[in-house]
Amino acid sequence: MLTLDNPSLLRTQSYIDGEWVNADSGATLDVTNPVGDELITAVASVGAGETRRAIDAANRAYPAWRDTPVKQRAALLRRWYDLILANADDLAKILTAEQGKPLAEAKTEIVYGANYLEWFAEEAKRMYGDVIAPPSNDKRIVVIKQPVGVVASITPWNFPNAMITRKVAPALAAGCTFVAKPASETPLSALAMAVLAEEAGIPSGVFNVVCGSNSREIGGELTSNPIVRKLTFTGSTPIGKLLMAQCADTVKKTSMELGGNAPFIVFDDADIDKAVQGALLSKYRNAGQTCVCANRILVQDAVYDEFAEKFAAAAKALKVGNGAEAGTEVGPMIHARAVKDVHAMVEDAQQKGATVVTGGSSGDLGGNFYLPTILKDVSSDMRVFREEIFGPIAPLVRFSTEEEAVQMANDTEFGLAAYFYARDIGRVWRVSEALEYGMVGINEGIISNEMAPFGGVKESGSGREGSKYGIDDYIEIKYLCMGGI
Ligand SMILES: NC(=O)C1=CN([C@@H]2O[C@H](COP(=O)(O)OP(=O)(O)OC[C@H]3O[C@@H](n4cnc5c(N)ncnc54)[C@H](OP(=O)(O)O)[C@@H]3O)[C@@H](O)[C@H]2O)C=CC1
Ligand SMILES: O=C(O)CCCC(=O)O
Repeated sequence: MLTLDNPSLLRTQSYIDGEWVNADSGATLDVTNPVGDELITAVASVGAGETRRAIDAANRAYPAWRDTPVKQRAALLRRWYDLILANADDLAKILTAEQGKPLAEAKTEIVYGANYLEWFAEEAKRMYGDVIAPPSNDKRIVVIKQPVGVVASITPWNFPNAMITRKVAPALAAGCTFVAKPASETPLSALAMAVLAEEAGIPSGVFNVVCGSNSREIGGELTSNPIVRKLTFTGSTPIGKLLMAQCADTVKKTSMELGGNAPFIVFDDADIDKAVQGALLSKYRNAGQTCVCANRILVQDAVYDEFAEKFAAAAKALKVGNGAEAGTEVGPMIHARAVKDVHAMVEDAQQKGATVVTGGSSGDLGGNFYLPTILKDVSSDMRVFREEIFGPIAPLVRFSTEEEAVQMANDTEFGLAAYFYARDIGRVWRVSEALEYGMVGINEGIISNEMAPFGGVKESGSGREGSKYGIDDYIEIKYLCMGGI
């Protein structure tokens, strides 16, 4: 039972053109709690027709929003931010109920997500153009920045709030209007944000939320409709590739925040206790279900045994349980399919010679829980080395030299986040430059914040979210050539 101070945050209809609407078909989608899979509520499950109406609404709202003075747009975003913070406890409860992460972690996500609104409310005022030296004296070259137009987002269940705010905040700041499609596992957090957007005074049609279980149908409309000028996606690499292909027909801009396979390297000059703490945070945050989670822990020979022992002791001490209960550090996984997938990876590793140091099962909790797991003697032919694990499994891999560590770290098609612990300043520079990743945590296991550019290289995607760069993805550059001067 979900008890909220502000029960109006719990919505079960999609939000289109400032109205709360049911599905044309009357279809609904069950939203369940990953703890025990009990039903929280059912939401309207819309399809292509309602999505088209949301896009049309965003298109109608676009000219007025684009022409709203930037200080006013910024003030509305700031008001939305204030309301999210004022309702943070309720938003965190909703998030934990539908997603499973511990309440304290959910609250951290709400604040983290809101920070993007605060940041881009400020950045909205800094969309500066340029005046460029002309090739001849009778001309002037002026560059202005304009919003791309109607933007659509498709987001995953692992960060039901922050993955939306870090897209909608720069989009609205730039003057774009927006249609959001949250993951079908976690629509309630997105709808709660729409309640607060409305209360903040964001005009009808500027922010729309369409929820539905038929993501192929909704995604088909979002990617084929020529009104949508940009798709911004966070999710798996295969779906990202599919959506990019679908966007090609109408040559939409895309931002893709896709899978990762983060190496976490512990060199022999590292502070081992700090490396253990960093690995623990990076690996077990959100039960290992983030794209920047440490995926492969590479440890140098001389410190391997010490690190493995301390890390195993710390992982065993983590309190696993219902995220709504005080003190829980690791919640359940999102659903039974996810548990089955990670367990299959553990079995694959065992069959190929790895040893389970701790965990390796759902333990006494059963259901959608999976114990924090550490695997030793991992090699590069195992699935846990090659694939994004997306679960609380930490594979330990031994290496001898710096070159070998860098080679192993880069031996993947992914390039999102990497981490390493070392003290030697020469090594810190060499390794930072050699890692083929969009983000590198150096003596740091948690790197995400709204002031920094989040994004990957290689098959981990394109575009950057957050920071001064984040608004660029929602802007068109227009060149004005002024002649006859
Ligand atoms: N980079 C990251 O942050 C994430 C990576 N992943 C990786 O992906 C794996 C699978 O997770 P999963 O949730 O299935 O990730 P997906 O990539 O399948 O889902 C992410 C979003 O895409 C939507 N989607 C799925 N298929 C389509 C489609 N054909 N057209 C349009 N939209 C679509 C989903 O909607 P719906 O939920 O309604 O199907 C959801 O909103 C994880 O185990 C993990 O490895 C997952 C989530 C985030
Ligand atoms: O896992 C993801 O989908 C990316 C978000 C993680 C973060 O913001 O740290």
